[in-house]
Amino acid sequence: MELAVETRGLGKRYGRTWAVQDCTLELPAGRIAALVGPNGAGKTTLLHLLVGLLRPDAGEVRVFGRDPRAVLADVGFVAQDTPLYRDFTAAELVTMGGKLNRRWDAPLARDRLARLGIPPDKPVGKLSGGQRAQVALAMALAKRPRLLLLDEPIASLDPLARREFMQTLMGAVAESETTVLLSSHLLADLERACDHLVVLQQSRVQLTGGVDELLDTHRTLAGPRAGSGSIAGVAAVVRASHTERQSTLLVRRGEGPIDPLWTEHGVTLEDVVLAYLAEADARVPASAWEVPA
Ligand SMILES: Nc1ncnc2c1ncn2[C@@H]1O[C@H](COP(=O)(O)OP(=O)(O)OP(=O)(O)O)[C@@H](O)[C@H]1O
Repeated sequence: MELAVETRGLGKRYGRTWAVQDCTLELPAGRIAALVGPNGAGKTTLLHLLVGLLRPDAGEVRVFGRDPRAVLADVGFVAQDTPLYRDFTAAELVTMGGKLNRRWDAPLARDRLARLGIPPDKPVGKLSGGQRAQVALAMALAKRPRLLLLDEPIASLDPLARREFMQTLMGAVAESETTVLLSSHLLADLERACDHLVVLQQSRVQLTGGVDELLDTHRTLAGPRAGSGSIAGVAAVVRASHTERQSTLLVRRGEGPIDPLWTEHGVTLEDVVLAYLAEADARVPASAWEVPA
C-alpha cells in the first residue's frame, strides 16, 4: 500500500504552545480524507507542515516517502483564504499557471471555470468568495497533483456549489488517483465524499482511519441506566449520556456479540466525530478557563 502522507510524532509549536503535537498518521494513496476538528485544533498547521510551508519542531513528515519540499510539483494546495492575485483575471491566472508548472492542464481549468459560469475577464478580487474558491480549486486541479490539500474549501460555497465541488473532487480522484486531504467543519458534506478520516482536537490526533471501518466498529447503544461495569461485546465507551432511567452510549465494538440487554443502532460519521470530540473536550481542566485576578 503506497502512503501519500506519513507522519511520526510530528509536532509544531508557536512559542511554548504546541499547535500540532505527537501526530502520527498514515494516509494511503488514492483516498479522499476529511481533516476535522474544532477551531484552533491544528488543522491549518498540519496542512502547512505537509506542504512544506512550516518545518516541524518534532518528529517527521513524509509525502510520498519524501520531504514535503522535495515533492512540491506533485502537491496542490488551496489555502484557507484562497489567496489569489486579486488583480488578475481567471483567464490570466490559467495562463500564468502554465508558465509556473511542469504539468499544467489549461483546458481542464478553462472547461471547469466555463461550466461554473466564472467570467474569464473579471479580476478575481471582484468575484464572490465562493467563485474565488472555485477558481482556486480549478487552478489546483490543473496542476494535476498526486496529492491535493484543501483548507476549508467549501466553507464559502452555497449548498449546490458544495455538492458540485465534492463531486468534482471524487471525479478527480477516480480519474487520476489523486489523494485528497481536506479540512472542513461541514461533516454532512464530508460523509458523502470522504473515505478516510482524521480528527484533531487540541493539537492531537483523536481518531484516524477508513470511514467504512470506523462506521463498522462503532455503535450507539440504548438501554437501562448503566453503571461503569464492562459490557459484553464492547471494547470502549467513547461517550455516554444518561437520563434517570436510560443510558445512551457511543461505543467501539469489541469481540463477540453485544449484550442483548442493549438496543444497538448504527452510527453516522457525524455521531463518531462528535463523540470523540466531546470525550476529548471533557478532559479540558476547568482551570484552563480561569482568568487571573
Ligand atoms: N502564526 C501563529 N502564531 C502563533 N500561534 C498560532 C499561529 N498559527 C496558529 N497558531 C495557534 O496554533 C493553534 C492551531 O491553529 P490552526 O490555525 O492550525 O488551527 P485550525 O484547526 O486550522 O483552526 P480553524 O478551524 O479555526 O481554522 C491555535 O491555538 C492557534 O492559535
